[in-house]
Amino acid sequence: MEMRVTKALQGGDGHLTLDIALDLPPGSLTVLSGPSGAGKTSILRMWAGLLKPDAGTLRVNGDVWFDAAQRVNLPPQKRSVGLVFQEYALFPHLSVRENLAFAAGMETPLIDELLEVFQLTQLQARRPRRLSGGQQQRVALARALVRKPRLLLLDEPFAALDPELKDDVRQILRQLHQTWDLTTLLVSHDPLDAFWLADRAFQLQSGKCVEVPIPRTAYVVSTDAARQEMQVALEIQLRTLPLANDVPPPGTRLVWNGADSRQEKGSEDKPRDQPSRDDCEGGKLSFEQQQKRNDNDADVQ
Ligand SMILES: Nc1ncnc2c1ncn2[C@@H]1O[C@H](COP(=O)(O)OP(=O)(O)OP(=O)(O)O)[C@@H](O)[C@H]1O
Repeated sequence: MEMRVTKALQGGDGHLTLDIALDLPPGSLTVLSGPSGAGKTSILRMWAGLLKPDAGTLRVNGDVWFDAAQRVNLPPQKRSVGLVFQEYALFPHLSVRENLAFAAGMETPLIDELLEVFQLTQLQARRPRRLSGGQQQRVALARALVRKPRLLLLDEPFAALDPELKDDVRQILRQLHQTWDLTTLLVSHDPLDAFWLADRAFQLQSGKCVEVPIPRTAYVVSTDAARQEMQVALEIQLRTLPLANDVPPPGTRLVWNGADSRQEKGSEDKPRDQPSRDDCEGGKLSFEQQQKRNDNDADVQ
């Protein structure tokens, strides 16, 4: 999937011209970040056919979706995309199931499969206003997938969710992405999205997409009991780190939360990358100390 387009936008600070060269390899998940107003949503809208580029081409698996010179501009309904906006945009007068059925154009077994995957089976008769933000978000994702799109476009889909829910929905998305062999473009400001999900990451800088490294190292800041029981044991906080960097800025402190009494019980059953309390001074472990421990910069799965 290949985008080579230009588009003049009217930004708050004057003109902004997007000059985009962005390839999305089949089966990949690409994260796009950038400052507010940089044009991220506009890029998604151009893929979806909701915003017409001024010039250039858009090709998907050999099909031309847009070609300014040839005057080709496929309408949104002829582009196989699933789109999830920040505000979900569910049909308020339709139930969860009806939202999916409307998007599918008919009843299909896939609706039940998606309701199951997104844990919505019990909620299928409800209207959106009787759902929590997290539930509405899962409906929006399920609805975007119900036609098995070639391209999934997600505009900050986790922004309104609390951290626990984010983890759940990321997990579902990651599984679906693999099992359905989706190609996804995800707009996000959250480095954790890139860390957990991305094959590639780009930043939108002065109208151009610039590839940036994906954070590959997790930095331990605290643990909690529930995660320990799940053998995950690490609470990872990258939110304060810029996406472009794969190491924290100098002076970053990594806080080891020894408050949970379970962590006082010696270190023999701790995961290998987890620091022991012996390593910590006053409950804190500096980045440099952590780096020495993780001499291979081991990825955290
Ligand atoms: N159809 C349009 N024609 C001209 N300018 C537009 C059009 N749509 C959006 N813009 C302007 O383009 C700029 C980029 O908007 P866009 O929503 O793509 O940014 P963004 O990076 O997604 O921002 P945010 O992170 O705040 O959502 C904005 O200043 C917006 O007003």
